[in-house]
Amino acid sequence: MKLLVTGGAGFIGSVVTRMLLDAGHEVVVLDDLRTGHREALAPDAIHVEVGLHDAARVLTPQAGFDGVLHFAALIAAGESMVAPERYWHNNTVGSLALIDAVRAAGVPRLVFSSTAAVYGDPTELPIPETAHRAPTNTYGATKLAVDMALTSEAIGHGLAAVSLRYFNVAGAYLDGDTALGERHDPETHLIPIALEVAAGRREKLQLFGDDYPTVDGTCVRDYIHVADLARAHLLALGVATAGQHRVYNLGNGNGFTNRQVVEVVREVTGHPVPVETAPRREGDPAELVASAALARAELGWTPDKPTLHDMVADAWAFYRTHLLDRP
Ligand SMILES: NC(=O)c1ccc[n+]([C@@H]2O[C@H](COP(=O)([O-])OP(=O)(O)OC[C@H]3O[C@@H](n4cnc5c(N)ncnc54)[C@H](O)[C@@H]3O)[C@@H](O)[C@H]2O)c1
Ligand SMILES: O=c1ccn([C@@H]2O[C@H](COP(=O)(O)OP(=O)(O)O[C@H]3O[C@H](CO)[C@H](O)[C@H](O)[C@H]3O)[C@@H](O)[C@H]2O)c(=O)[nH]1
Repeated sequence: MKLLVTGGAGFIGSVVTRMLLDAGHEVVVLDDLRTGHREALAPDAIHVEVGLHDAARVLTPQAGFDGVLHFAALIAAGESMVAPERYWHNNTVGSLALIDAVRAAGVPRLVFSSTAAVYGDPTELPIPETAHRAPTNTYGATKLAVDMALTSEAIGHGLAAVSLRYFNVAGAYLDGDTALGERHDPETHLIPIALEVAAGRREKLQLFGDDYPTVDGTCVRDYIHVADLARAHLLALGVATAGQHRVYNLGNGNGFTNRQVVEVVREVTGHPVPVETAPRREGDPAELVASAALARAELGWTPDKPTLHDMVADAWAFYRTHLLDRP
C-alpha cells in the first residue's frame, strides 16, 4: 500500500514507519518537526515538512494514497491543562483538516492514535472500549473529539476508520542498525525522566501526588512496549472496513504504580533514583489499566514484550547508547 504517516518523526510514528517499510509498503511521512527529530526519519521514506493543517497539499487525489496513519499531535496531558488552546488547535482542528483532505482525496482508510486518556477516571477496571468516556484532561478531550469525528466520517462518507487507544507507551525499538526511542523535549513522561535521574542527568524525580486511592498512593498506569504497539497498526490496516469506525484498546492489562515503576528503573539500571513527593499534576486520572481483549480477538494481537522490566531495559539501552552523550 501507499501510506501517509503523520508524525513519523516522533517516537511511535517512527517505529511504525520502520515496520511498514520492512513489510514492503511505500511510506510518505508528513511531519513539521515541531516536536519530532530529523534523525528519527526513515531514510527510505519520503518526508514532507508540512503541518497537519496543510495536509491537502500532500493528500491530493492524484497522489493515490491507500491509507493514512495519523500520529501527529501534542501529547503532554499536564501541559494540556495549562495551554489548552494549543491542544485543541493542533490535535482537533489539525485532525479535522486531515480528515477533510482524506475525504477530498478519496483515501479509503485511516488509523488514528487515540489514547487511554479519553476514559478519564474509569468506572470499571480493566477498561473496555465500551467504558464511559469522560476525559479529565484537555489532551484526552481533544483526542475524544477526533474519535467522534471519525465515527461520523465512517457513517457519513464510508471511511474505514480505526482508533487505537494506547495506554502508556514505553521501551525502544532496537533492531540491527535501527534504534528508535523516546526523546521528548522537554521530557514529561515518567520512565524517561526516571532514566535521566538514574544516569545522573537530573538530581531527583518528582512524584506528582501520593494521596491517590491506590496501593501506595501514587497513580497506576498500564505500560505497553512500543514495538508491540507498532505491530498492532499493521494489523489494524488489515481489519479496516469501509463505513465502520473500529476502536481497540492497547495495553497489557497490568497496572503499575509510579513508585513501582521507579523501583523497576532502579533494578534495571543498578543506580539510585532519588524521589521527592510533589503536588498532584492537574488532570491525572488515578488509575488506567486496559482490557485489550478485543484487540487480541479481532486483530489477533499478542504482545512479545509484556513485562515492564523488558520495556525499561530497552529504554535504558536506547538512552545509554543514543542520548547520554548529548548535551
Ligand atoms: N507516548 C504515549 O505514551 C502515547 C500514549 C497514548 C497516545 N499517544 C499518541 O500517539 C501519538 C504519537 O505519540 P509520540 O509519543 O510518538 O509523540 P511524539 O511527540 O514523539 O511525536 C509526535 C510527532 O508529531 C509531529 N507533529 C505534531 N503536531 C504536528 C502537526 N500539526 N503537523 C505535523 N506534524 C506534527 C511532531 O513533530 C512529532 O514528530 C500521538 O498522537 C499521541 O497522542 C501517545
Ligand atoms: O516527572 C514525573 C512525570 C510523571 N509522573 C507521573 O507518572 C504518571 C505517568 O505520567 P506520564 O506523563 O508518563 O504519562 P500519562 O499517563 O500522563 O500520559 C501518557 O499516557 C497517556 C495514556 O495513558 C497519554 O496518551 C499520553 O500521551 C501519554 O503522555 C502520572 O501519574 C504522572 O503524574 C510523575 O510523578 N513525575
